[in-house]
Order: sequence, then structure tokens, then C-alpha cells
Amino acid sequence: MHSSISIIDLKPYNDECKNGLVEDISKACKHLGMFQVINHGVPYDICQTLMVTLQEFFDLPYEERALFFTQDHSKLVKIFNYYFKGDDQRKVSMWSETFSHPWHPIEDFTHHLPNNPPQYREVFSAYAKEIGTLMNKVLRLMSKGLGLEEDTLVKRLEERPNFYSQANYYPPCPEPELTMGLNEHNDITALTILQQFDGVSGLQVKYDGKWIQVDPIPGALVIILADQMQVLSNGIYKSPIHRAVTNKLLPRLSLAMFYAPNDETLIGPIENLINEEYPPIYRSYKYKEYMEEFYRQVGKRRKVKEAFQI
Ligand SMILES: O=C(O)CCC(=O)C(=O)O
Ligand SMILES: [Fe+2]
Repeated sequence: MHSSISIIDLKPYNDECKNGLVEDISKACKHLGMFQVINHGVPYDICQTLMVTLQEFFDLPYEERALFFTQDHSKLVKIFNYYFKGDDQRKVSMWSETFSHPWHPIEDFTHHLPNNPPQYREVFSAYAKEIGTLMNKVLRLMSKGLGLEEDTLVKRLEERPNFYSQANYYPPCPEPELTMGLNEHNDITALTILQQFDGVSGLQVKYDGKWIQVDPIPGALVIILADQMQVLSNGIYKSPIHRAVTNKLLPRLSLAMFYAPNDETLIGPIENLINEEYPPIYRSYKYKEYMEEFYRQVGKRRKVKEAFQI
């Protein structure tokens, strides 16, 4: 039962009576904090076209991609390499290249996005719009799964959340046993929707000290709960440790769409989930403080939410 991750069909979302769906989501959030969704409403051709476009972007000559290379994290549109270390300090080389930029409201910065491949802006915008709708659905189901009003989580994350994307490109690696694509980590935001390139595995999630492989399923998307969700739910929902491994033969591509609070948003266990039996296990903080702690732990296997434990 614990050796694979759930695949949840979102088709009943529009039914009046979606109790079974809420229950499945709630179970998956409490158990692993990661699940795949099908019939999620994001058209398959939009997903496919974007992944092919991203592949074309990473295949551009170095000089063209170099325009976006930076070590300055405050840049909105950037390519960088991750160097953080895991508990397994032997595997520290990150065999990946990451391209990141905001994804909503997309009209505000479309002009900063690459104009090569020529379709990039249009294709990315179409995908971003669909993912926005899906995030909303998932957050509503997750609120209900905690026994709360369906708009609770959306409201708690406030009016101007921070939406940014991260495309991870992992070239084939001659010695995959010596490297990591992306070392073990928790997503620090609130929620992630991840798309994996069809046919190439690499994502793994940790459960009970063991790594479970999350194979791509054509047309499915992976939902990953991030740290703020664990804190808001007072530990009822889990933010899973996950990583990406490399392989010898095939390049791999994944695209994470993050939903983060804004710097000023106050995050802490939701009042309705706290009582004498379940006292808060995290103190409240502004998201800005969380990010400061994240940067303070640079170069280590980060344990950010632990710093906010009571
Ligand atoms: O490549 C993957 O499957 C994992 C990516 C990931 O965890 C991330 O971008 O935060
Ligand atoms: Fe991640």
C-alpha cells in the first residue's frame, strides 16, 4: 500500500456530491503529501506543446541561454544551477539546469520571457492559465479535506500570492550513481503542480526512510504539498521530501509551477485546527521570515520549518 503514490481522478469535481473525492485527496495529503491527478482539466495538447517548447529552449545554443544565466536570486527570469547538499554528502553535483520565472499574472511580464523558441510566450501563457484554474480546484478540495470551508486555504494565502515556475532540465549523465539531478528537498512554497516528461522517470519521494519512484503517467500531473501547507494544517498535511535522479540514456525535463504566499503574508496553523488536544506545533511568521531562514541555511540540507517549531 505504501509503495506507490495515489492516482486521483478529478472528474467528479463538478458533481454536487464529491465527498469521495475530498476523502481521497485528504488521505493522500495526510499520508504522503504527493499524488498524481488525471482528468484535471488541463488539455493534454497544451501540456505536450509546452514540454516540447521547453526542450527546444534548453537545446538552444549556449550563447542564447547565457542571457538568462545568473546567481542573483532576485532576478525575475533566470537560469541557474542548484548546489544544495543532501544528507548524503557524497552526491553533491547537481546534474541539472533550471529555468525559472513568474507565471501569474502572466500579462505583467510576458515581455520578459524568451522570444526564442518563438512560440514560448504564447504556449506558456496558455498553460499558466489552466494551471491557475487547477490550483484553485485543488486548494478547495484540500480545505474541505481538513474539514474547513472550501475557500479557507485560498483566503489564507491572500490576494497576491507569488506564482513562479521552475523548468528543470537533466541531461543524460554518464555516471548517474555519482550525481543527483536535484538533491533531496522540501518545496518551501505552499503547493506545487509538477509535469514530468513522458517516458523518463526520475522523481522520487521519501516515505518511511525509503525512496518511492513516481513514474510519469501520460496526461497526469503531480501535486506536491509544500512546507506552508504543512504549517497551515498544523502538521495534518505533509510536505514530502523528494528528489530527482539522473539516468545514463535519456534527457529528462520537469516543470514545477509553484504557489507561494507573498512576503507579508502571515502563516501559521489555522485556528480551527487547534484545540487543547492539538496545540499549535509551529509559531506564526511572515513568509519573508521563512525565506530569510531558507537563505540562512544555504549550502546545507535545509530544515527550514523545523526552525519555526514550538
Ligand atoms: O524533476 C523533478 O521531478 C523534481 C523537481 C522538483 O522537485 C522541483 O522543481 O522542486
Ligand atoms: Fe521540489
